[in-house]
Amino acid sequence: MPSIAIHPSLDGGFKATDAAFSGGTLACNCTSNPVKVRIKGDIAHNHACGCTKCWKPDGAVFSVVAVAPTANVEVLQNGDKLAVVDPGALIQRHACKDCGVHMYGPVERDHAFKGLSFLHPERFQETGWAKPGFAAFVSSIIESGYDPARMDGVRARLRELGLEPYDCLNPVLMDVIATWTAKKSGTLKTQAA
Ligand SMILES: N[C@@H](CCC(=O)N[C@@H](CSCO)C(=O)NCC(=O)O)C(=O)O
Ligand SMILES: [Zn+2]
Ligand SMILES: [Zn+2]
Repeated sequence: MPSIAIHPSLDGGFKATDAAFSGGTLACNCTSNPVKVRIKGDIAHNHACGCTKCWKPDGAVFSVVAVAPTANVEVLQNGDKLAVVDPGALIQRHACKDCGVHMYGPVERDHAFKGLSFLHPERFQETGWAKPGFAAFVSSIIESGYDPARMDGVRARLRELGLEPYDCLNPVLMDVIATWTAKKSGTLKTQAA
């Protein structure tokens, strides 16, 4: 039986990670006048995401999405083709108006992720970026039409790929958000030891 499709960069075996990867250039799918965005330095928290808001290539059930400091993001070419998908969202996803690929999504609101931009490393023209480390918002694939009866199989396949499935973010990022919230409210007064 063929295994459940997750994402093209994962289904057929992940291309080798290069520990020295230090960024590169993201390109959209347009054959003419592609949008190009430079990411200076490495990415972090790469993960598969099942939410309805992240960009996925054709046929993919999950996106692959990571973050980089917004200060390291520079639009190099054809930035006039970019538009914000949902101005009300936390992540201001800048998509190419012609091909639909999301190029970068800064968090500008007062939030634990402020100063970070979400991006899709599969759009790097370079190889070597880190493999996704977990799967987030797994149950959300149902919101895109995935058969709820097949979720056990999806979670089993994610584990087989080394991607622990979570229905929100992973514990590391959930703790980052909760710590930020506790500090903001004054509940947490000092840096936890
Ligand atoms: N069930 C919803 C979940 C959408 C959601 O909250 N997505 C997360 C993860 S995106 C990358 O990890 C999020 O942080 N969203 C903020 C935003 O989109 O601005 C659904 O599937 O739509
Ligand atoms: Zn494009
Ligand atoms: Zn998402």
